[in-house]
Amino acid sequence: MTILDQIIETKRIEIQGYSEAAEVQEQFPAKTLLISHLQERRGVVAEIKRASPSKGDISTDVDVVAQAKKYEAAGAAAISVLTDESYFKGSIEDLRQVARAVSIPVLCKDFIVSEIQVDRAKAAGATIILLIVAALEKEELHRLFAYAESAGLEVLVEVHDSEELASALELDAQLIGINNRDLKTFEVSLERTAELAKEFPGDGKRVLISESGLATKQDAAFVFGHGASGVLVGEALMRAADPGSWIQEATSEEAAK
Ligand SMILES: O=P(O)(O)OC[C@@H](O)[C@@H](O)c1c[nH]c2ccccc12
Repeated sequence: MTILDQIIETKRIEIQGYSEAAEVQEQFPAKTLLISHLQERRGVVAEIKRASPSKGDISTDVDVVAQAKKYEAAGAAAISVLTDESYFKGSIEDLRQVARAVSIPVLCKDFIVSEIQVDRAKAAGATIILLIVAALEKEELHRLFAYAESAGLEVLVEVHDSEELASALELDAQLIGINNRDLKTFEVSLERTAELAKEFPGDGKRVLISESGLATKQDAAFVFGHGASGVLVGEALMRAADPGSWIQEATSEEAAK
């Protein structure tokens, strides 16, 4: 059984304990749209990641609000918050705290397999959810995508190979993430982005976000040079002494050359 299968199995059990979202929804500060930012200029989706199955503990006692504010002040395009508890030591509370503190888009980074998770993400202030093609049956993917869109959320559809990319295009997804990390083996290669970007329609309607394993600003420059409009960065920002300057430098005009 792969780690992804294992995570999904845990998740399906976990969500049985979730209760319906409260009737009265909390009002969060208004958020911008990630698609609009990335259609205009390159951007960093900066992640709050306490730990991961591949790296173990990264920054378990991070002050999530302070970290999110640093990301926002540096011009991040959005903030991704890992909410999975069992494997990433995150929580829906982390997401809620961040959503209360910023006005850039907030991504609920989790393994979504059910509508109840979409409701819960929205109730905690997320404006974007992640759907991982490799984790879902085709019917589930279509159903959850339509459900999230009708709830007014943006959807980042994550792919890892050509077949999955074709599924994302069939959905007409606007935000498509190419995960450089194989969730089955943990292997990371930025060539994934370079290769799959060739099959990405440059129609201006959709944007490509290169995810995972971007350790340096040069790595970001590499994937931007191969057609990515955005990068999703977790570990490097969590470990950076100054995450703000990492973001600024990675998206500066200079880095484009
Ligand atoms: O820490 P990194 O290597 O910069 O990766 C960030 C992000 O891409 C990664 O956390 C991620 C990408 N897709 C996911 C799906 C589920 C959980 C986590 C992820």
